[in-house]
Amino acid sequence: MQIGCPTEVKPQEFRVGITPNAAQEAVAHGHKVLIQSGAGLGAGFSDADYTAAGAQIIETAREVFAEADMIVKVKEPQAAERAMLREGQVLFTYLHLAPDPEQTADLLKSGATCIAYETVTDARGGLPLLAPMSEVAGRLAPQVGAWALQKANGGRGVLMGGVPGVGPARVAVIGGGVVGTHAARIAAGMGAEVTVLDRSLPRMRYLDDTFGSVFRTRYASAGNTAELVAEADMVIGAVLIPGAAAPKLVSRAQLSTMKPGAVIVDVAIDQGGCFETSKATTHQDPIYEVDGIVHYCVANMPGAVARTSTLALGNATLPFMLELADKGWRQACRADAHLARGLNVHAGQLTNAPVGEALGLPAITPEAALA
Ligand SMILES: NC(=O)C1=CN([C@@H]2O[C@H](COP(=O)(O)OP(=O)(O)OC[C@H]3O[C@@H](n4cnc5c(N)ncnc54)[C@H](O)[C@@H]3O)[C@@H](O)[C@H]2O)C=CC1
Ligand SMILES: CC(=O)C(=O)O
Ligand SMILES: [Mg+2]
Repeated sequence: MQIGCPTEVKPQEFRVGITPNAAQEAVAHGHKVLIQSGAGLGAGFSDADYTAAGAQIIETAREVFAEADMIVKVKEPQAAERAMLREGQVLFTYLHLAPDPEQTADLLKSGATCIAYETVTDARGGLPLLAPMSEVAGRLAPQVGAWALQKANGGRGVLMGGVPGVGPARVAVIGGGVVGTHAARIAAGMGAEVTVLDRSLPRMRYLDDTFGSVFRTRYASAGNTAELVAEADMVIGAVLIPGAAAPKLVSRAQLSTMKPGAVIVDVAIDQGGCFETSKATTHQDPIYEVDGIVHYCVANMPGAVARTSTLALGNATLPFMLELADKGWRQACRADAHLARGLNVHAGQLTNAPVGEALGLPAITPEAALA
């Protein structure tokens, strides 16, 4: 199979879909790997690194899309990239379709088979291709939130750890999955007083058993959430219902209960965000203010630490990329029901029910697409 990897074109996105190590393994499996010239530079990989791994360097994205049977990327394809997809081609990348009707329409029109990293599952109920980037974004969230809390950035001028004689910042984390756990650990490590809200009692038991008094847990009832949001200097949004649009858990009216200059970091923005007032921002212009509350809503946070993120994502995607290349998408998905859950679009049909529900479009099951 010919596997193609174009340079990411989303603003300030420096990750790359295939590392030289992954290229080397794909070549050893008998595949041809086409890398757009310069695709790895932002993550610290030169064209020479890919050539040494046995990959072929191609000048333009157009040629990569034209020649490859499967495109492997990081971010959802941008409009110009979507126009280059074709019927029968496989796209393997993050898609986040639920809040994105335009992208969904273009992918349906393309006729391509689109497998989304974020809905591939594993035997333990996890999301193995989302988890590494959730670890990164979770660990970044308190760091960017602490920056936004600084006066010059519109924040209330509170230091995360306080100082002797002055108490620390209060941080509420809504959603205690991968993002939430990593965010809570780092915020607590910075000295903040942290509470994690979740609606899963087994998850809160796990957090309590594992982290003890490092941070607290509270059940995410509307009442508890309102109370903690009102008391917080920083609120981190980290909920997920896989594939679906994020539930709106904090309304605009609730902003008036918050402390002026408090900060919201809505990591769940790639699924539409869990605050009513969230709208996606970029690394170039990451924050905005609504009713005196600073919002940080960057949808590709891990792009800020592209080297770490590319290596972490590459570790997770490699075995799936090899399965898809070795067996072809249909056989690979038949052999692995967890990979089949990643199927979001095939030959003009949606194949993910939560995406269909969010967008009011019909969806068939992945099994029906595989029949
Ligand atoms: N902005 C960015 O750059 C990035 C965003 N993300 C996004 O972060 C979000 C979280 O991802 P993960 O932590 O990996 O998901 P996860 O599945 O590990 O955790 C989600 C948690 O939310 C909880 N939850 C669901 N509904 C809830 C509710 N109504 N109230 C309270 N808790 C609720 C679940 O019980 C679960 O523990 C996703 O939308 C993901 O796509 C992930 C990486 C990067
Ligand atoms: C998960 C995701 O959206 C990202 O890593 O950019
Ligand atoms: Mg995203």
